[in-house]
Amino acid sequence: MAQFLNDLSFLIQRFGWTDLLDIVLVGAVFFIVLMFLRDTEALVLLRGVFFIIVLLALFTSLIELPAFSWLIRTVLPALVFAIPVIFAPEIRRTLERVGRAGNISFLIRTRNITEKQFLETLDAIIKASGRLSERHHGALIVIQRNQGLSEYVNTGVSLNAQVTPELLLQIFYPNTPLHDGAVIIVNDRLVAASCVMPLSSSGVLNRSLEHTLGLRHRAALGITEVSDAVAVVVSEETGSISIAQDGKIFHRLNMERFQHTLLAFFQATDLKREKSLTARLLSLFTAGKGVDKEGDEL
Ligand SMILES: Nc1ncnc2c1ncn2[C@@H]1O[C@H](COP(=O)(O)OP(=O)(O)OP(=O)(O)O)[C@@H](O)[C@H]1O
Repeated sequence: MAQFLNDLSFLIQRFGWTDLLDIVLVGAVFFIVLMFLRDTEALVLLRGVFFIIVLLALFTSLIELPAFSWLIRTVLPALVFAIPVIFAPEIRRTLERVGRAGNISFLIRTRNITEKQFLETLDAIIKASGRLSERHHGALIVIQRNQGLSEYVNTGVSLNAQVTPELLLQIFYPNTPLHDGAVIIVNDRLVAASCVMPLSSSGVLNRSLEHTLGLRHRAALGITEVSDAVAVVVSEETGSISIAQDGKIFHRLNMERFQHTLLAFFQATDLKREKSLTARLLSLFTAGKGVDKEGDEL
């Protein structure tokens, strides 16, 4: 005990401000990495790997096992190469978020429709979603924002039609040729239907208490993880309306909340455009939360 106290006082005497800075920097790196991995399956995996490493380190330091220690020392560096492979989806999502933060297209882009036209488009989506919800007709409506979705438009059937409630109701009528997949809306045009979206790999939906969230909801979440689009989902099974944005899904919204949320997302976009670069960089570090309650985000 006396020896331990001696060692401790020795360490405290030698502790300088550079050591403090050192610890703060290492802590900050771990904090940022964990923030990005929050709500992902990778965090569970990381916890498992960390647990095994600590266990092996303790084991090999307590008992003299030269061959086994050699094996561990040799295998552990291989993890440096294994980790980027295991966490590839998370790394890709993080880099895409960074890329989106640095997206300056809004500085040069001029929306070629008026505010009124765009609000009419949102109104058509709201009306159609309400009726689809009453009829329990499944639907997935993806609204493009700054980031182009041509890669996904190409997976569907090109339409380039004016967005109206009637058109959306017709497309998502069960068993019609275009009812499967998503429609993509750019400005006030419905550019394509039957489009295939990337499925979410974040694991957010796995934590849902519901068992009704299948591929349609995963596709809605997926497109918002790889782009800044907003996705509206109407469940065929329950008729409930959800909205996904930025890798989060707001589930089981009533009509009033749905309308407010959708409009707020687009107003928020305009406000974001006026934010400073620092504020945009800071927003990078606010990852998704997960609560499964009525009208709350998952
Ligand atoms: N990758 C995808 N991109 C776009 N749409 C998809 C994709 N995968 C599935 N879908 C759509 O989802 C439908 C299947 O939905 P599923 O029942 O699995 O999902 P769900 O989230 O439970 O929705 P619902 O509550 O409407 O049943 C498919 O018929 C298809 O229209």
